[in-house]
Amino acid sequence: MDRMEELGFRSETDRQIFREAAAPVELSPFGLHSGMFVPTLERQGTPEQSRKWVPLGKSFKMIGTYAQTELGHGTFIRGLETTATFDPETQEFILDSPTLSSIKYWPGNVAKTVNHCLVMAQLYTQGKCHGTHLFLVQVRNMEDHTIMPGLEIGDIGPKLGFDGVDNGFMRFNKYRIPRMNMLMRYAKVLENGDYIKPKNAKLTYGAMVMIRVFIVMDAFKTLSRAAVIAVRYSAVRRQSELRPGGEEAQVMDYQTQQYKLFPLLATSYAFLLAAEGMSQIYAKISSDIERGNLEDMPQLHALACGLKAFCTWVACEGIEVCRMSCGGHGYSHASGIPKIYANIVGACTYEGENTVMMLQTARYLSKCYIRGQRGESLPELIQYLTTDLNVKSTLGEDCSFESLVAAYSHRAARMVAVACKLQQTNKKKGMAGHDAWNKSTVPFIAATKAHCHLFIVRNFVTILSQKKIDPATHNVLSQLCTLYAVYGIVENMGEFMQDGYFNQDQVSILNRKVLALLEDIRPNAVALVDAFDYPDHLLQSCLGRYDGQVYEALYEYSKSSPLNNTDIHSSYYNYIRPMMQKRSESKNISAKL
Ligand SMILES: CCCCCCCCCCCCCCCCCCCCCCCC(=O)SCCNC(=O)CCNC(=O)[C@H](O)C(C)(C)COP(=O)(O)OP(=O)(O)OC[C@H]1O[C@@H](n2cnc3c(N)ncnc32)[C@H](O)[C@@H]1OP(=O)(O)O
Ligand SMILES: Cc1cc2nc3c(=O)[nH]c(=O)nc-3n(C[C@H](O)[C@H](O)[C@H](O)COP(=O)(O)OP(=O)(O)OC[C@H]3O[C@@H](n4cnc5c(N)ncnc54)[C@H](O)[C@@H]3O)c2cc1C
Repeated sequence: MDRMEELGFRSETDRQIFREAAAPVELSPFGLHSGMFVPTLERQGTPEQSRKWVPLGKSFKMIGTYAQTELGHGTFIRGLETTATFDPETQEFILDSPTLSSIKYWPGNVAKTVNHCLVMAQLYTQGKCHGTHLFLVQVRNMEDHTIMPGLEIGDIGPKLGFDGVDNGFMRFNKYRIPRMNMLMRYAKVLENGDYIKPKNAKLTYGAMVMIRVFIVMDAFKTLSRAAVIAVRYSAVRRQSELRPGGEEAQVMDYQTQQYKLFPLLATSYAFLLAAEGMSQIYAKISSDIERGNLEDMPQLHALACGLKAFCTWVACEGIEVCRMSCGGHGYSHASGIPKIYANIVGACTYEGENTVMMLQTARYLSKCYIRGQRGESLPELIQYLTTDLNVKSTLGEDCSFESLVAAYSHRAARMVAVACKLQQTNKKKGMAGHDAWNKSTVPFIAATKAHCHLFIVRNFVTILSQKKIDPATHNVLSQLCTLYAVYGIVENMGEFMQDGYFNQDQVSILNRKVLALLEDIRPNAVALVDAFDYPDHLLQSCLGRYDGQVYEALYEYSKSSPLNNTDIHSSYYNYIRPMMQKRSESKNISAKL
């Protein structure tokens, strides 16, 4: 913190970059403080509350986290059981964990690090429940960091990854906080206990939308780092004879290795541009919301949910492909890839479990489809839903951007229509609305993935057609964009072909094009990963080193393993030698052994 001040880092983005440089492979124990706690105080507190608490948070005089999930509920926020009951006599809220399942469970850094939490709890006043709201709660003594009386706090134990984050549990026993500790920008409780409701109940969900936007950028960061490691290693690693009797080939010269890695390289570039696009949309709509204009709130929610789920699923699958493409060394922590995977795969769950997030987007698409069928105007990003599904592809040998975007629009429009028609058919069969919805959610998930895929392809194409880029760079980026789109079609051909949108010749063109693009990209592959400019310190990888000295690095890494501190390990004296002595004393063992 002090170092950031000394270096004059003011923007959160710069501070985040500094934090990642300072702790390259472990998530900071202050990530939730900076990423959720402080921004939520800024966005959900009244001006007075923000003026009072935000400076304390930014100066780390107050260290907090976001405590919402409970043992029994994470996804279903309306089902949270922690209560905050207003006591007008004392002008306090009484926080309580009334059941075992209501114990807060998972909040990051709650176990040992933070002294405050933003707690999501069911608000009760004048005997009535008004749903979930956020409350600022001091959980540890500011003098000696002991747990405040009335609270039970602890660590939840080892996890798959996220080792730098002390995820914890927290139980309230009639714990009192001042009335003014409820974040009251949108909803209020007056001194007499009257409840003033917000313009939209979902405004209290704003912190989650913001983090989902950040996570899209995290999906890019983690996938691109794994791609840098795998591509660089594939340029160094020589294995097997590509030409009989010739020298062993760089594994990057095998078409199968190129087919594994180059689409992921293209995906990394596509996700970077999508994350930047998502951030720009978030910045605009969230500032509208802060000014009271909630019109585009549903569109932001739907896009943030969909992209967070789509990008983290694809990134995690892709990081695993990168690991496996490095053979045995990829499985070692020396490669750096297992840590990348372990720290990002949780993102498919936290900040909204991906399936549930996709279904939120699906729900929005279903409503937009109906509006489109009625001839109502639709937001620009959704207008493809009214695409004429009788049109066939005009794709030619050049696989133009226009024909590729048209293909993705057609696929998404068709799949949304299929899901919506199933939902409508279910209703016509007499199913209740919730059953008609549930019995169409599998096709809706597929349609929503197609919707997100279209957003990313169209965004990539739009940027290449709008940005001023030198011709040589534009040519290489166009190859990546075309590879991302064509590979996506080839890998999901059934969804594009189901209604005969492509003819046989066009399918052959696409299958040829994806292989041709691998050869086009091969000469620039290392330059394209170097362009991310990740320092070795950040990658923490013997395989992805800029200097390519892989075997030297692996040998030094292995020698530094703690198990090598002694030649003979204590386990020999404690277990192996006694076992062997016991065996050798046994009568039926031949002395010749
Ligand atoms: C911008 C970029 C700038 C760059 C700055 C970078 C520097 C920043 C500093 C450092 C950043 C570091 C960040 C790095 C990455 C992050 C690391 C994260 C570490 C771990 C964090 C994990 C934290 C957590 O997990 S917190 C807990 C998260 N929990 C959840 O997400 C719960 C998910 N569940 C829900 O959201 C809800 O339950 C939901 C939506 C599933 C259902 O809600 P509900 O039942 O109330 O509604 P419905 O009945 O389904 O729908 C009714 C209606 O409401 C609409 N709606 C729902 N939610 C929203 C919303 N959020 N916004 C708007 N509208 C919403 C819904 O669409 C329905 O609308 P209808 O019109 O009726 O259809
Ligand atoms: C690494 C990590 C860090 C975390 N940090 C925090 C934190 O700092 N603060 C915090 O409050 N929480 C945190 N969490 C908790 C996290 O937010 C929840 O785990 C997440 O919201 C998922 O909720 P859940 O665990 O209840 O999953 P569940 O919803 O119980 O998921 C179980 C299954 O049920 C399915 N499912 C649930 N609802 C539906 C539905 N409506 N339709 C279809 N399928 C459904 C899901 O798809 C999933 O397959 C963290 C979790 C992890 C893993």
